[in-house]
Amino acid sequence: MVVLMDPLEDPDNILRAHRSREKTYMFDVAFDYTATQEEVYRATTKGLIEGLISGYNATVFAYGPTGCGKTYTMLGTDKEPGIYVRTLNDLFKAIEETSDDMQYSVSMSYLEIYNEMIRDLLNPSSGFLDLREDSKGEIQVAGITEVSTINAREIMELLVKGNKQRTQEPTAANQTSSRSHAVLQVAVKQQSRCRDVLQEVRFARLFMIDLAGSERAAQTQNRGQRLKEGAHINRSLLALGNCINALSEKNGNKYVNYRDSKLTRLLKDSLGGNSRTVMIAHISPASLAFEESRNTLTYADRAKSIRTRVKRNLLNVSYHIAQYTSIISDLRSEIQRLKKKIAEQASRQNNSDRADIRHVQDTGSLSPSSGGIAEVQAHSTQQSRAAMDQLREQLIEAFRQQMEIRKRLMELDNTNMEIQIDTSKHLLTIADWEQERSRQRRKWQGERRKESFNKDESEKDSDTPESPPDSTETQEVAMARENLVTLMGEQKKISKQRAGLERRLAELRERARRLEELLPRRVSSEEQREVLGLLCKVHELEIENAEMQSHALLKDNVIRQKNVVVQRFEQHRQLCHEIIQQQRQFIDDHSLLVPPHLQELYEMYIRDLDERNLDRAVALDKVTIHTLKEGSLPKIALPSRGRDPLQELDSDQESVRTLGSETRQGRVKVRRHTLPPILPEPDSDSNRVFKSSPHAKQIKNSVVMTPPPIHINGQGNRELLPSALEGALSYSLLSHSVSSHLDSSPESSENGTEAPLTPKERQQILRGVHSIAVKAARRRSKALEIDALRLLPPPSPLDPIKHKSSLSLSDGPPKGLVLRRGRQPSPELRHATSDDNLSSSTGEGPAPNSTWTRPRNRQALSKNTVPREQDFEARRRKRRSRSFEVTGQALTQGKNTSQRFRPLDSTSDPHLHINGQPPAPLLRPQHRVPAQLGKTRPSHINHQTGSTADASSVNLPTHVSNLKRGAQSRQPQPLLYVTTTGAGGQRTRKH
Ligand SMILES: Nc1ncnc2c1ncn2[C@@H]1O[C@H](COP(=O)(O)OP(=O)(O)OP(=O)(O)O)[C@@H](O)[C@H]1O
Repeated sequence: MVVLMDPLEDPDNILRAHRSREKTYMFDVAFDYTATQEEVYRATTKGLIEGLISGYNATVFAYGPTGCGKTYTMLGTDKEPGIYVRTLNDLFKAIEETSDDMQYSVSMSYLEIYNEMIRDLLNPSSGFLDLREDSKGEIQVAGITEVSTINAREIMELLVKGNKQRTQEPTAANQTSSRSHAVLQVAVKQQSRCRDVLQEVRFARLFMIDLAGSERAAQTQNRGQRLKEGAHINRSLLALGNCINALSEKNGNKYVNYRDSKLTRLLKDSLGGNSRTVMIAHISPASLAFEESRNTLTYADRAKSIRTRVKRNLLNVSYHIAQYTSIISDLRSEIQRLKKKIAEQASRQNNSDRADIRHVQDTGSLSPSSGGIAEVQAHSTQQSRAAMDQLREQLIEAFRQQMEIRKRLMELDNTNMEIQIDTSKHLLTIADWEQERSRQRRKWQGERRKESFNKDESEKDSDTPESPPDSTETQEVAMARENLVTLMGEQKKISKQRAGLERRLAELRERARRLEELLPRRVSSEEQREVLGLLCKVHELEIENAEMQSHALLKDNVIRQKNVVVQRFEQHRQLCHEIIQQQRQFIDDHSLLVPPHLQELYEMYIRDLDERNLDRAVALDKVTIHTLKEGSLPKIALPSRGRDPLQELDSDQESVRTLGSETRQGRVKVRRHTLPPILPEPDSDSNRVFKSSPHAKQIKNSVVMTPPPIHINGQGNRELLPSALEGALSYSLLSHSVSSHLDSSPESSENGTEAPLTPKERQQILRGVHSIAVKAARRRSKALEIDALRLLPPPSPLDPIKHKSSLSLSDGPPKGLVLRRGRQPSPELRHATSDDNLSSSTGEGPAPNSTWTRPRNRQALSKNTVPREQDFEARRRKRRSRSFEVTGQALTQGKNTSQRFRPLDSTSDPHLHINGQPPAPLLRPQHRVPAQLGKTRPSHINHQTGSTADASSVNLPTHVSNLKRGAQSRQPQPLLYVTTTGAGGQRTRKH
């Protein structure tokens, strides 16, 4: 409430008591002189800022007479800023607070209406500006400078600059009297930062007007320009007053003439339109300004009754198509950004899930019944795929490790095989030395016995040394024993490593099996199931391929074995042919009688030869094998060494069976032998490794052997325990590297039935042949030693000196056979073909049932041997009941186990295996030492018969030549004669 008191009122003047001009006015807020700028601002303008942000127009104007403080209130001072500054500060603060959601644009213009002319205070040089009304009816100042900024400091600078441009002139009433109406217009445009097709834009204007003060000319004492200015000011204020009066009419039908002044035109919306308007009326408390104050209050009072219709200035933007393009581009970029973000999140999620799965799997909670598997199954398809990938990787890793271990196992096997081969070599060296030592002793003992026997007649001293020959081990033997110890250690170490690897392999296989069992449970999609099926199919195909390769290898192996058998049989056949021919020649030369059935058989044999059935069969076999080898079967190199003993044994067994079936000699049952461990014999000297060689044990066992079962023409079938062969076989298998080459002897290659061998293979074969010869020599030597021990004294009828080779078919050197010079005949041969044997089988003279045979060379028998011979003959006669009569082609059993197969040995390929044991070649030099193997071997081959004989024209294998050479050193015998020694005694068989 403002009470305007009349300063001229005299309480004592009763006549003017009813004519008082005091009047009371009611306003929203009234400030006295103590009010501060802040209080005025807060009470009047501050509340407009919120509406301004919301899109409501606002107007603040100061109205009042000159010098009442309008400019002070609106502009203020530096220390006490007025409404302008305070409003702008708060406005920008409000904009800043909501700038995250809304985008603001603030522009400012500052003008003055001076003498009814509009001047741009920010750009005074622009001249006077016109007011124009736009299509919406809003008044615009044409060409006004609008400065866009949201910086309050910058606006204040602009305001100060503009105020300096404002027209102020001192008057009598006010030193800083404003001679114009100053209008600061702030336009605020805002829109949401979220762009949308229906974009809402808010627009609001704030007018802050510092009106020029109404003035009285008398008061201001203005003259001239000032008076003119005052007139314009008053006119415009009058127009403003008129508008206010019109707007404040209660009926509201009064016309509002805004056009009377530019001020009212500019404030049209502010006064009666869309604006929240604050009118600050300034009055002076001075009594002198009573009239101005009364007028001001009167206008102010009228103004408060003005009602405006305020509305938000919202603009629903209807964008141009170009703007739509921009919006679409923005939206697309936003979509890409969001997609990328989703992908990154998915990747992180995958990693996290995979880590979870791995953790669950490592802790073993993936069993079907566990909660872990349920959790995994509940995951998305993507997680399932990741789990499948992980399982696949684990499977591959398990298989890779298995392959590594298998490879290492194979390497260990190879190493072990090499060790066994080296062991065999060293054993051979030791055995050779022992054999040589034994031979030396036997020789010494024989000479001693002979010397003592002849001492009665000659009474002469002998040159035989009194002591046995030196048996000190050579350096080579000692080194071989040391190497054996080392090799045994290596073998143990390898066995330990192999056991560890096998355990590891078993673990890996178990792990892979578990993973494979887990795989079907993880299959969650049809695609994975299909891939799994394809993988299984691939595995099946690989298995089939491996089986086919295995069958091919097996087939090739069988072919090779059969090929070897055929070769051996061919060699044997040639040997038989040679023997038969020579015997036939002998019969013809001596006009011997031949039994009819034998003659028939011989004719049958000749017919068979003439028809060349065997040759065709052999040729057919060659072609078949060649075709198979060149055809579908893979090319397999001959194993150089390390051949499986069992396979070798099977091969040998097959050879024997084939031979037996072909020759109708019978079948020989064999037992499978495995490679004996490289360990000292239980009964051997523990201080020395293999003190007694396996060969020695073999010979030891041979004295109690029983003959193997032999079927001769289907008559008789006797089981012979092949212990001797087993012993020999054990030894052979120990040196399997040697015997492994027996299947592919050089003779075989020379016969043309074997594929060409490489030089290396050929060299190995040559070594194998030598080794066989060594073993044969040992066997002969041992047999001789045993016989000598058994039969002497009294002198054995098997004494080599007194015996003749069964292959010596005449008194003199046989035709086609070459005497091996400088060498004692093989004891086995001598034994088997001695006259004693002949006598035992035929009696003193030709046996009644053996009229076609007749002993020869009785005159060659030493008289010293007669008593022993007779004794021997007596024993043989006792056993004649157990002997059996055979046809001419049948073979007999020998007296001695080591001689049991001498007929086969002597007439067959030295590579022929019996019971898996390769028989020794008959004419192996017994004095040979292993180091001389390489040198002695060619001599066997090159000593071809060259003397006479039909046989010389026959292209016999080397062993045949050897036989011929060996036979030349013996007295000829009229028949093929073999003796065997069974358990507990001798058996004599004759043919
Ligand atoms: N509330 C106040 N406190 C202190 N000084 C004031 C106040 N009001 C006005 N004044 C002073 O009074 C003088 C006149 O004030 P001002 O110029 O603002 O009046 P005016 O109404 O704008 O006059 P004009 O209309 O002529 O421009 C100035 O010197 C100003 O500083």
